[in-house]
Amino acid sequence: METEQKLDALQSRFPEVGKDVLLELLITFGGSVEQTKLMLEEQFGPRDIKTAVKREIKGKFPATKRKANVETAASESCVVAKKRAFPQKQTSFKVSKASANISTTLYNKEQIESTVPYLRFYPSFLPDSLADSLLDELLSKRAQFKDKMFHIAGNECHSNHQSAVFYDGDIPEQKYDNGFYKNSKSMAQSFTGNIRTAKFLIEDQANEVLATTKKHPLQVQSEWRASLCVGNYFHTNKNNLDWHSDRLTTIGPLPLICSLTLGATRIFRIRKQYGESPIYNIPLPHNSLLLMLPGTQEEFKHCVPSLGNSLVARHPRANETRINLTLRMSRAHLQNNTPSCPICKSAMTLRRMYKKPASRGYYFWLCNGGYRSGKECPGFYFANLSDMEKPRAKLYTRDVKQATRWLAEDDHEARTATEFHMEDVKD
Ligand SMILES: O=C(O)CCC(=O)C(=O)O
Ligand SMILES: [Fe+2]
Repeated sequence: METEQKLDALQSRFPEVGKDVLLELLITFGGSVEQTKLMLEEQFGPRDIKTAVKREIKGKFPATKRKANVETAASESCVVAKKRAFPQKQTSFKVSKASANISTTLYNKEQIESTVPYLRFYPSFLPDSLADSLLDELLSKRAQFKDKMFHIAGNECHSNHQSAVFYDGDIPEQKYDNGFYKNSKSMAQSFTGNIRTAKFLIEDQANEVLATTKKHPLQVQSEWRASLCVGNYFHTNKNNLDWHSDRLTTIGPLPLICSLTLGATRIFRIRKQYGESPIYNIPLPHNSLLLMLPGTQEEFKHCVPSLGNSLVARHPRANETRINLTLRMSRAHLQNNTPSCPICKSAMTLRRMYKKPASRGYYFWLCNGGYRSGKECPGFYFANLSDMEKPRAKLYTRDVKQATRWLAEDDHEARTATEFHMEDVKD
C-alpha cells in the first residue's frame, strides 16, 4: 500500500486526528498501519466496537471533539462547568462491560491479599490517637481541598470530590504530575506534623513488605520514601472517584502507593485493566492502610463509587465524610526529564498500554495539553526509561524497539502475542 492510501485508511478510522500527525505516527511505526492503529486505539478507544455503542459515543461527542478518549473520560468524576455537551453518563459506557461482571466483596486481610496479591491490607494501622488527630486536622482543612479542574473534549470539568497535594518539605516549583491539573498550584500544601508522623510508620511497613518481594529493575531500588501525598476529600456519599489507574508521570513505572483511609467507611473497587475481570469491593474503614504494590497501577483500575450502598459505616465525628491520603514517592529525574510534546510543547503524561495483547506493556508519553488547557493534541512518544535514574536522560523514543515494556508474569496472552514482533522488542 502506498503511504497516501495508508493515511486514507487511518484517517477514515480516526477522522479526529490530523493527517500530518497520522503521517508522523506511521513513520514512527515503520509504515505499519496495524501498529499505528493499535497505538491510536490505545489513545482514542477501539474502532471495532459494536455499532450501538459507536452510535452512543457519536451522539454524545461531536466528531471534532471526540478526542476525549473514553479511557480518560471515565477516569475522573466530571462535572462539566461550562457546556453540557459532555454527559456524566459517559462513565457508565466505559464500565458497563465490567459492571456486568460478577462483583465480590472482600472483607478482611486474608480475603483481600489472597484474591488480589498486589494488595496488602492493615486495619487499625496507626495508633488510634494519631489517626483521630489526623482526621480532625484534615476535617478542619476542608477549604484547602480543591476541585480538580481539567478538560475533556474541550469542556472544562471539575471533579466531584476535592483534592490536596502535600509535599514533604517545601512546595516544589515542579508540581505533582507536572501540573496535570489546571489548578495544581492551589492544591499544593506542605506535610503537616501529623502527616509526617504517619509517613514514617507507613514507610516502615512499606519497606518491610518490599523486602519480601522481588524488585524489578524499573522499580525504585532504594528504600521507599513518601515524598508526596495526594489527599481526597469525600464530603458525602455522593462524592466519588471514577475508574482510573494512578498517573505514572512523577512516580514512575511500577510504583508503590500507600492509601490511608480516615473517617467514614466507603467501598473501594478494583478490577483488572483488561479481559473479563471480576470487580472486587473492599470496604475501607477508618484508619485502614491499603498498599497497592508495584504492578497494581499497570494491571488494575480502581475507584470509589457513589452507589447508594458505597457508604458502609458513618464515623462518629466525621459522619459521612471520608478522607483518603495516598502516599507516593516521586522520582526526581523522571519528573525533571519529562519530554515536551513534539507537536504543541506541553508537558506529557507517562502511561502504559494495556488494551491489546500485542502492544500491552509499552510505556508511552502522551501530550497532556488537551486535558489541562482544552487544546486537544495527540502528541505521542514511546517511553525509554532505561536512564530514568540519570539527571539528564532522554526518556523518549520513536522506535518501538527502544521502548520500555513491562508485562505481568501471568500475562501469557501478551507474552505470546506476535503482532509487534516480540523477538525484536526489548522487554
Ligand atoms: O480514596 C481512595 O481510596 C482512592 C484514592 C485514589 O485512588 C487516588 O487518589 O488516586
Ligand atoms: Fe487512584
